[in-house]
Formats: sequence, C-alpha cells, structure tokens
Amino acid sequence: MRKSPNIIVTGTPGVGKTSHAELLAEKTGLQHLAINKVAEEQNCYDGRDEELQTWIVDEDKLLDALEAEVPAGGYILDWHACDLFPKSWIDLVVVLRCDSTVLYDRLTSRNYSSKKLEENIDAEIMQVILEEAWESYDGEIVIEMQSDSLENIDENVERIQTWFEQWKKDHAEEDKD
Ligand SMILES: Nc1ncnc2c1ncn2[C@@H]1O[C@H](COP(=O)(O)OP(=O)(O)OP(=O)(O)O)[C@@H](O)[C@H]1O
Repeated sequence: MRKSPNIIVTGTPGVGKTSHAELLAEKTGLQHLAINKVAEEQNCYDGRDEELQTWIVDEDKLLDALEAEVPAGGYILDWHACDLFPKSWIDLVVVLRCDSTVLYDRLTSRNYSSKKLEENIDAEIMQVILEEAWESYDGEIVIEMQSDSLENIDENVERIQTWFEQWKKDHAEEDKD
C-alpha cells in the first residue's frame, strides 16, 4: 500500500511535461522523476537511432533502475511514453495535449530535423500517447489536459493537486479502517 501516489505526466515532446511536473512537485511535495535523466544516468540504452538523433532506451534496464524506489509511491514520472510502467505502480496518468500549430512553434526552436519535427507533430495529431495510455491503464485513471498556454499549466496543476489531496484523504481513511 502506497502512502503517496505515483502520477505519470506524459505526452508528445514539447507539450509541457517538465513545466507541469516541476510546478506539481513544488505544490505537492511529490518527487519529479525525469525518466530521460534516469535513463542517461544509469545508462539504460540499447543503441542510438542516428536518423532521429535519439537514444534507444532499454526498457528492462530502465524498469530495473526504477523498481527499488518507485513502487513505494511519491513520484511524478515525466516521460514521452507511458506503457512501460506496470499498472500496479500507477495511480494517475496525465496526458498533456497541445494544439499542433502551437507545438510546431515550440519544436522548431529546438533545431530538430524536419523528419523528427514531422513525426512528433503527426504523433500529437494522431493522439498516439493518449491511445497508449488508454491501452495500458484503466480508463478512469487517465486524464487528458490541454497545454497550449501558461494559464493552462496553472489550471491543470491545480486540478491535479486537488486530486492528490483527495487521494491522500481517502488513503488516510483506508489506513484507519
Ligand atoms: N502550456 C504551455 N504554455 C506555454 N509554453 C509552454 C507550455 N508548456 C510548455 N511550454 C514551453 O514549451 C517548451 C517545452 O516545454 P517542456 O520542456 O515543459 O516540454 P516537455 O513535454 O517536457 O518536453 P520534452 O518531452 O522534450 O522533455 C518550454 O519552452 C516551455 O516553457
């Protein structure tokens, strides 16, 4: 039984996962875990995709690196995929969405190749990560949030914070029972 929940914040690159996760960590005291940093620090790679200029993550190694701490709870898992985390670890999945023209502007400032830019915009339009979340977790724990503006970040974090406080209350009562 976790004393604090685990929340995934996921979505296409550039939708605002880090921005949300950092503010949410500040408001809730949950620990922000940038999964790409864990993969880098623990060398959970299985080669490199030169065309897309990204590392290929060895998911088994990555799960091994997370297994000792994450199941106990208290983490915000920030990553551009969500299907590798076991269902039993996760209490809420936040899928951030972004208008494709807004996302295009955010990603062009990153010097991505045109192929990488196009793939990410297509993935957002086709709601690839949202479908992945629906397939991997129970529908009632998956929430979709729009992340086009700074106001959206504040509103979304406030909503998640309300959910977090309710979760804590519910579980404190369960502990008493
Ligand atoms: N809702 C938003 N409104 C305005 N700007 C935003 C919003 N979300 C993110 N941004 C801006 O877009 C850029 C990318 O944001 P961020 O790094 O949080 O995205 P990300 O999803 O974590 O990206 P990555 O997957 O590459 O780590 C940053 O410059 C950030 O300030």
